[in-house]
Amino acid sequence: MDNKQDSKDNKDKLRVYEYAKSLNMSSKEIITILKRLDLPVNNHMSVMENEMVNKVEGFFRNIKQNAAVKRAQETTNVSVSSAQPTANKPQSQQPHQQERKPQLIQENKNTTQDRQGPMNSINTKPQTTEQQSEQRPAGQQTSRPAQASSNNRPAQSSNSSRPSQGSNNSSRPAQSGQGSRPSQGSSSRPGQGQGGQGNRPSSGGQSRPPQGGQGSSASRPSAPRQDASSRPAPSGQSRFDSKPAQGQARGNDNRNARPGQKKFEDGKPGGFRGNNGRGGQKGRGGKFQQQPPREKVDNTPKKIIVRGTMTVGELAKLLHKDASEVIKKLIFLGVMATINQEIDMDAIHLIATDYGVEVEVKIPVEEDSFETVEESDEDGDLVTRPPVVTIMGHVDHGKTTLLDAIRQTNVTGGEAGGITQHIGAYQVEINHKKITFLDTPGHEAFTLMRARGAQVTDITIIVVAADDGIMPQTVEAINHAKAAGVPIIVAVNKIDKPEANTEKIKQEMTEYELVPEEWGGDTIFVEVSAKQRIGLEGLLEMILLVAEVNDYKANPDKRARATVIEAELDKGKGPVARILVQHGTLKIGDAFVAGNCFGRIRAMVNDKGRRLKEAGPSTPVEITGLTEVPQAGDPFMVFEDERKARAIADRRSIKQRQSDMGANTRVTLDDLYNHIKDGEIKDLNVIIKSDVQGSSEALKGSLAKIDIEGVRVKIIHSGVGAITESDIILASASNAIVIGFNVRPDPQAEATIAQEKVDVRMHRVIYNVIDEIEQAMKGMLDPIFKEVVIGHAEVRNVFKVTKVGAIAGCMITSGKITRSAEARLIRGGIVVFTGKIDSLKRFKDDAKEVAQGYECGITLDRYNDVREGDTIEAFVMESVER
Ligand SMILES: Nc1nc2c(ncn2[C@@H]2O[C@H](COP(=O)(O)OP(=O)(O)OP(=O)(O)O)[C@@H](O)[C@H]2O)c(=O)[nH]1
Repeated sequence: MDNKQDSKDNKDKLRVYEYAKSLNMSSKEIITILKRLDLPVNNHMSVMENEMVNKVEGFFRNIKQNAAVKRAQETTNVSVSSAQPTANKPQSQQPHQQERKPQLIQENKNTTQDRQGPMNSINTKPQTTEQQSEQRPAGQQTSRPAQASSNNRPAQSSNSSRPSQGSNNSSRPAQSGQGSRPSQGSSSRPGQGQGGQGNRPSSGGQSRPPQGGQGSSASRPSAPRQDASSRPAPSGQSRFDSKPAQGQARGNDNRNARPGQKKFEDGKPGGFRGNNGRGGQKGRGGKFQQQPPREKVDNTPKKIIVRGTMTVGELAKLLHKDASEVIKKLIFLGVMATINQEIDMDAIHLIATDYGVEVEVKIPVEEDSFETVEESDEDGDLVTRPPVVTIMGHVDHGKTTLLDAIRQTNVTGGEAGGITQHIGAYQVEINHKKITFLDTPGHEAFTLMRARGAQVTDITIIVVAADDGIMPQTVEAINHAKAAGVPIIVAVNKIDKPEANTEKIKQEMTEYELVPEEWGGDTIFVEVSAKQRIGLEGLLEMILLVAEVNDYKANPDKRARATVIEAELDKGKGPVARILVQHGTLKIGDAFVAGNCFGRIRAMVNDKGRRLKEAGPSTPVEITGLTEVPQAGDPFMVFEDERKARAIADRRSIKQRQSDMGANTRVTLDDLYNHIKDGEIKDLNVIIKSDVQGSSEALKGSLAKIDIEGVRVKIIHSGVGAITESDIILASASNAIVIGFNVRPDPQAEATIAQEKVDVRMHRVIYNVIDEIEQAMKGMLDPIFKEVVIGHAEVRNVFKVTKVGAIAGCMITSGKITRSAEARLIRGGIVVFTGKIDSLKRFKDDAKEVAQGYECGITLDRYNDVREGDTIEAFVMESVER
């Protein structure tokens, strides 16, 4: 029973939307009024207590009264203006016009309103923004002038808590039929206008039905509002009334100006948003387009998210404001902007702050070159991760044996028993802590990746055989590690051998600034025997120690970023990549980009052959689900979906093609000066390879002394012997130039030079090297002539002929040899002679040139010590445009 009663009560309750409907207003408008009156309201379903209704009606009444008073004051003007609109304009109404801010957006050709001119003009009054906002509901009616008075709105009774009921219901149809048409009948005529005016006080001042005036208008006690077009009553007047006046006042600019005609501002023709598209308006077929200066419900957001600069219009939209309002604010800030003009972050901040809106800046990640984006993590999100270790050293010093030994003796506890497989890296566990080893020995994993901008290694182990000592590749490894700035642990291997001499190794290492701790340095030396498995745990512990000191951390709770260690096309699985996850956690199903490829993780396998669902930081995994095969060192990142990943991969490959075609960005001596000028370079990294140790030392000393415009030469590596691929990769990774002093690049290096576009300079005179670098630093390098190698010949036989000397029986292995070319004789990568070709013969005949694949005899000008296996390199000097 009670329940029934409750539901009945509920039904009887007046909701905001019902009330709004009864007034032909929107719920939003009523809510705004309620809020303004400090009455509790949540939404359109909130209950309107009687008291609330009374207050709202009181609000309407006040507005009407105000309007009425003003109208009364202006009556005289209006009558005059009705009769002599033009004459009056300047005196009485112009000022209003000036005072008024443009509020209505109407069409001049609005016939309906035009006819209502006189009446409207009655209430001409300056309207300020404040007034507008105060009278907001009225504002909507403002645009409907005559209707207000002519409208048969059942004016709300001030006593009645539900103005609309009863009479309202009955009156509504009539309103829509008549009241909504201000054009009707007499109300549009001057005389009636006055009549209308007479009515107004009663209708405006109170909620009683308007009396007097035109029959038509008076006959209908109007609801405060009928529909968009006819919305008049309660609060409408003041605004509403102001308009006609304005129209008149603006008579001059109104193209349709006629006596008694009401004119409308033409501020935004067609910009009419109507009273929310209510029927009444639409019924007019859009003719009566006007936008009442309706104050928007204060729906200013608390916070906006900004993703970079935006136009004024976009910002206004984001702030739920009119663009004009924002433009005004900008003007106050000294910024003249149009709606389509872009404004910067500062201005956005200022404007938003002015509205009390918080700005959250979310600059989108430069997703296409995601590898360059550094993500910063909160300290609290970072978790210790296993260190990533690379093993390097000279040939045969035991890198592979050591890697194998570590792998076999320390299989991660829980995963013991799994079949280890090669995935480019593996993890071992010691003291419940994991260590990740990149198991590609040598430079490949390390330098190739670095050359591609990926730094995956945390710690480098340099293996030195205790029975051998420091060798060229040991030095190279040290220099690689130093150039990368990673800590070095020296593993003195093969200590099981009787001739092992650790002290000697330590001594030699000091020359490379690797001083053992016991000698006051900070380099850890560990004695091991990879073969006998001695000292391995000690080595692992030292790695953990270094890791602890350096505190390697990563955030596992974000999308994964990784680096490709290796990749290949597997016959069964398709493209597979072995990657090292560095940040975040990689999950099955993740869409990703790897280099210029993309895909979705189909399966993940770890180094024990075990399938994983997730892989966190420092975990090496083999993944399938790629569409193509990426390259070692390629950056890898997870994206929201495959479509995005594909788009990014596509753009990356286009970009790469473009940059491949464009100028390389490596340092070359030719553009060194420009780099210096641009402030890009402070140190000129140089790698020196020479025929003997002495010359490389001499070069180092001389180059170190060059100091021009604050730029210094930094020798990152020097060694004896041919220029190797590894030198070029180091140069590429460190943006260095390579100086070959009396040496040449070996064939693999040649290919890499072209691929990596490294600047390699060959010299035979120290002075020339210094001079060239000095000149380049001063921007005076004048490469008028450039050496171009045209071909190579392999010496297969040597014939000694008296008087002629040594004839080299050669096979042209590449390019061609021409009679006029200069030649260089290379033996084991070292240049033993440079000079002219004395003679070039095919069989017994002199030849001008001999091409690849043909045999020939060559004699060198004043050089006879040609030997089998030597290479003759022919080159010409070509002038190069600067
Ligand atoms: N006696 C002894 N021999 C070792 C030790 N470690 C490696 N060897 C031997 O040294 C030789 C070279 O070892 P690898 O591990 O292949 O050396 P590497 O540095 O990987 O050589 P590359 O792959 O050619 O660069 C092999 O014959 C190993 O058996 C050790 O601790 N003691």
